[in-house]
Amino acid sequence: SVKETKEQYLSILYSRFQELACYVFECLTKYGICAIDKFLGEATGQEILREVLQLRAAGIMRQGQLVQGPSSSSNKYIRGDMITWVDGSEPRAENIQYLISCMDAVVVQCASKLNAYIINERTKAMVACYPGNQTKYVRHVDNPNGDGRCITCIYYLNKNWDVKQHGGLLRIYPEGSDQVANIEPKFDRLLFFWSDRRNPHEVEPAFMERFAITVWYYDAEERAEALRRYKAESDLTSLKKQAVPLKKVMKSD
Ligand SMILES: O=C(O)CCC(=O)Nc1cc2ccccc2cn1
Ligand SMILES: [Mn+2]
Repeated sequence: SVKETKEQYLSILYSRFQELACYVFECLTKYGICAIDKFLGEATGQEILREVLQLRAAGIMRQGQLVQGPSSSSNKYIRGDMITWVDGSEPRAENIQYLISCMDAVVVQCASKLNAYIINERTKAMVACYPGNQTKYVRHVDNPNGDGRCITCIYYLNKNWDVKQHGGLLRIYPEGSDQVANIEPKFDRLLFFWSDRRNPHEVEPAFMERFAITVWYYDAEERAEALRRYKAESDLTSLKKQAVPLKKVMKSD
């Protein structure tokens, strides 16, 4: 049946990313941040980029963060990042769906070692494009108030990116450390970091189009608590409302 092939497909991905998940677990536990280069390889990365460009050509990307224009100019807004949410089931998004399944395969196996968290849900994938007109992303924490998100997972799609010319550096300021992590948004690079206050971060102004696909993984306990807390208020933002259950796959022994 389709379900069985889906299970087989996922268990193949699990075994493929088992070793990588161990490394990600070690790195996340030690630094709270982990970057993996050449995650899917040139060809697949290229296919994913092609699908992202198609999404943008289809005009379904909406402005994400509105940023105030320079004080001198009229109060025109410079578009921040343009975003759209995909769950991979959209037509002609097979490779984005494959990317999400690979992220899941790594995170779920990582999570089984992170006994502090039980990760059984995630957001859809947020496809973001910075237009490259000096737009940046001001310093922030992804999950400052316990909305349930515990791991931020970002896949970058920028070929031949040169920070000196193109800017767009992601800077993470790990809490309690004077070290800053400078992450270049390189093609086929996968980045993990704790979503909470441990990792305030910002994106420096970008002078070239800058693409990234982000998924946030929920910790079951924190998310359930957040839903209880927000139940009364109807201020559930779209992010909090949408959650995708992660497929349980038998351990590939
Ligand atoms: O592109 C990067 O290197 C990271 C950019 C970034 O932090 N994006 C971002 C985007 C967000 C969109 C909605 C809600 C919270 C959000 C938090 N962070
Ligand atoms: Mn962020």
